[in-house]
Amino acid sequence: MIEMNHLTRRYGDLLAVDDVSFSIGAGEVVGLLGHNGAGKTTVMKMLTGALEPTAGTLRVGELEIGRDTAAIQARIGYLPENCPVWPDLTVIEFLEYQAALHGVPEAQRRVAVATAIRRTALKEKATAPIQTLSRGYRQRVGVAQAILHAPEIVILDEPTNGLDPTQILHMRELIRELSAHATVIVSTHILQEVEAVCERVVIMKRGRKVADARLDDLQRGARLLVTLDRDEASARPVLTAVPGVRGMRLDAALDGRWRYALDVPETAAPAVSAAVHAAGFGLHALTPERRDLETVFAEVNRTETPVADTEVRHAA
Ligand SMILES: Nc1ncnc2c1ncn2[C@@H]1O[C@H](COP(=O)(O)OP(=O)(O)OP(=O)(O)O)[C@@H](O)[C@H]1O
Repeated sequence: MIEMNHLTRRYGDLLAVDDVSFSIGAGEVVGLLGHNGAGKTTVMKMLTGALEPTAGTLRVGELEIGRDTAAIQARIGYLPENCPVWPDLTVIEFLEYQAALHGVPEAQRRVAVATAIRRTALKEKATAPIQTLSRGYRQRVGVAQAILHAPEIVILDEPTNGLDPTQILHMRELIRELSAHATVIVSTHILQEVEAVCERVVIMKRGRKVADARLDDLQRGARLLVTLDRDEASARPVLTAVPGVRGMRLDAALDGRWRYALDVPETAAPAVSAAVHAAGFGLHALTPERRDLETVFAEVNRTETPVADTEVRHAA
């Protein structure tokens, strides 16, 4: 549905986005992750037509940025970082004004505003001036303005920025709700955000794409964790003899049980289990290692070359 090819953007001498290519399928929820200054906002601005690429192409379905920018903008809802809202207007007034800007026909504006208010759970604040709202509610108003024209693609730039923990949970719920109806792209530097709402993550570093993978694949470690009732001296000869095991280390000693991390793909689990059984050991657990996103992110930021790129491709 969305296809970026060799997208590049310079600000003078600064290469803010450097030859980035990836595609996003309809209905996906993708996290665009990177440290401050990685180039996330610049990518989003190019996608929304607010900024021209220096090089490369950006397509949404059959439309192309540049040639069809207005038509693409009609299909996209955008919550910018620090979304501008008019403090003197009430929520309804602001949304009616935004609906007009989005080109929603006058006869449909009331329904469009009411629907956006319902979906963002803003009903109790609908007639309140925006300046009286908490930051969490203001962010919801920002999301409401982004979905007024029922866009197929919703882009949220740092949607939980400055929210308290309760407001963050509400925003995550809202993002999940949005994802039932639209393709959602969330830009953030907060790892928990991606883990909470996204199924796929694209990681950027200094303008380049350094990882693009399903969250599940990215978090799957290359190790098997096996918990036995034997200490390392007994376990080592048995475990390292399993075909494919390249190494092992004691991961944790737990009250009469020992957990070992084996350098072997999870497909070796039946062979490990059989070897443990044949040796007469007690097997308490056998699970693939799961890396948290923090570990993956740290790894990506240590290396210059991409650590994970499953090249998730979709038909435009
Ligand atoms: N209008 C501009 N003029 C010059 N440089 C810019 C401009 N906008 C962004 N930059 C620079 O481009 C690089 C990428 O910025 P961008 O805002 O896209 O990153 P980001 O990943 O969204 O960061 P953040 O999370 O801080 O918003 C940064 O080095 C930034 O300073």
